[in-house]
Amino acid sequence: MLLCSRSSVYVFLKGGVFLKKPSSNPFSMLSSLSDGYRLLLITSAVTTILSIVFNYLMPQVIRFAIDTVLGDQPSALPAVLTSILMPDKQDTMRNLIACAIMAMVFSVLSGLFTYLCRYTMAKASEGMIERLRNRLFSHVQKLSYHWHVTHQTGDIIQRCTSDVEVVRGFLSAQLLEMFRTVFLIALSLLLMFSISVKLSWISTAFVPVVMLYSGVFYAKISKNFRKADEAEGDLSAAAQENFTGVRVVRAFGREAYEIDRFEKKNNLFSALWIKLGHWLSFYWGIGDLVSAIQVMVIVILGALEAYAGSITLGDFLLFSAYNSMLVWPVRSLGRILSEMSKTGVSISRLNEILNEPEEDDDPNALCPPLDGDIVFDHVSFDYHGVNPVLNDINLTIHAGETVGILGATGSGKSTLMYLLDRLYDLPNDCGTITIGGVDIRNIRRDYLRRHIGFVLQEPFLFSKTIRENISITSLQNELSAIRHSASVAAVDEAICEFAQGYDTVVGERGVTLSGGQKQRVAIARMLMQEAPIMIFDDSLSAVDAETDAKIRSALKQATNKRTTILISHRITTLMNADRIFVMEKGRVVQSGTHETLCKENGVYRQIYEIQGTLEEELANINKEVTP
Ligand SMILES: Nc1ncnc2c1ncn2[C@@H]1O[C@H](COP(=O)(O)OP(=O)(O)OP(=O)(O)O)[C@@H](O)[C@H]1O
Repeated sequence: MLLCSRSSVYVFLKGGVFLKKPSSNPFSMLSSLSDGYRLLLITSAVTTILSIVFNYLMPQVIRFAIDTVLGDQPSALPAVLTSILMPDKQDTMRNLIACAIMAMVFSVLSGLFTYLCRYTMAKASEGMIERLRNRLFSHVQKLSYHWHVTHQTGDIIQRCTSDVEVVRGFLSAQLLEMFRTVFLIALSLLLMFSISVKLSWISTAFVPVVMLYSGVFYAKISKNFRKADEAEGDLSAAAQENFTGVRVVRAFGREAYEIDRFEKKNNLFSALWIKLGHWLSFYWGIGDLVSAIQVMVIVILGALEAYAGSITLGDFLLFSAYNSMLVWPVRSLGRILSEMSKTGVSISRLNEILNEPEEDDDPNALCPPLDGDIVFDHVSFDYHGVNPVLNDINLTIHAGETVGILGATGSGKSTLMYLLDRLYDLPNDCGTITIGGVDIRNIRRDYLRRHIGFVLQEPFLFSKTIRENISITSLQNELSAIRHSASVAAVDEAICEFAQGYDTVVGERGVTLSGGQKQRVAIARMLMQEAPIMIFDDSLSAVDAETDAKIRSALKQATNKRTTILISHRITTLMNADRIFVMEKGRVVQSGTHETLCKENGVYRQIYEIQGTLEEELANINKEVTP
């Protein structure tokens, strides 16, 4: 007999059904996001260069005014420009005004290109981030059920919000800043070398020091950012779990424990950020010192050079201006690198989700009619490869039949239904499940799930109106059809008693339904699906025996020709089924009608007798307390 593990399922899925893993390289992610936005990015880069060039022309105008207009240095400008700037060398005022106009024109052009580069970058980055968010959401929708049950919701939300926000920050600000910085450094050095080679070498000597220092810092800080991100994910998960489970917390008086748990996680998160803050402060402090030394050295040596007449006063001022302009880009390169390290961490965390293989069907997958017999043939399964949850299951459910499945908790009833719905895929060598003779592995997942109505053990309702909740599985949303399904599920009357009736909002934003009401709304929702196969996984457990009987009888009439599978611990829920399967430790140990099973000396009769005795005792108690 074959026992199958999750890992082998995974291999099978990776081998045939799931998509290939995308690359985990951060640059390839950014590159794939930039498809269709490259022209905007190039425009942004070009306008950035132009804005810097015009900005850098400003000190040139000042030097020109000092050396040539006010002083007596010959103009180094081409004759055409000289004739515009200084039509009359003797008229100082007119020449100064011409310089002022040039300065104004350069400022306006620099401002205009700054606007253009920022606007185009914002447009490109927001488009890329919108694409990333959509890609993430649609990818998460297509991930396996197994992935969802094995990952914390809080952590997934944190990645899809905070980590996306970090990437957004990088794209909208840091990317342009990085390009701008590199260009500024190159241009500053070029201009400085054109003024004084000697002073330029001295100034340049500081650049590798700051770069190396930034690089070391980058390596050091990267893992701390990852730890902080993970701690934030943990914190979000703890809060989300607590808010979702608020009833359990209150019922068991666990508030103090939960507060303590949250505080510990919060402390860890804060401690990690304090550590990061410490490193960042250290970095900026040392960076400030190095920059101040660089400026000071250049001012002293430049002044000496100007005093000695090696360079003009205008050159000295111009050189000092470019040197100061160099200091900031070099400094901010470190900041950008640290931001990049944060972005790299966030991208790798997002890639961890995006690299998860999607549930995807074979292109040749079928959409056959699903109103045939359901056959489980030698089906074995387990989740972790340790103990088998299902062990060589062989059973046939005839089309249109109502079957009941009874078994102790953990006997594998739900797992059997998860396999039928392909929430978990049955590995190739672990038996087969067929519907109407077609192996369900060859049926399109979405088609199969649309044709199997499944009321889960713990129904989930969206924070919408009852009407929207019920009609969510169907294209039609006429009130008459919705009310019909609700009547079959014996919840119409209860809904009409609400002030807003079917327009009552349920869940977090509205009314809290009782467990039984929730189950019945979930049944009504499933009935709207009009699926040929219906599964009720212990979905009448929260309703009283009388309502249970009422629903079953209404269901029988409304869903006459459909295959119905009822899972329950309560024999009264199953006793009218055409056949009942009894499961024990992953095996089917008995099958038959209620009558035949009662005659056999087995688990079914034992449970029936226990439940019968209990019911009798309850009836007697009720009689005694009723006057
Ligand atoms: N996603 C999962 N990962 C690992 N083990 C699981 C998973 N789901 C269920 N199991 C285990 O598989 C076994 C069968 O679970 P299943 O939910 O199928 O039982 P059940 O008969 O429906 O129980 P109940 O009547 O309590 O709902 C249990 O031991 C359970 O712990």
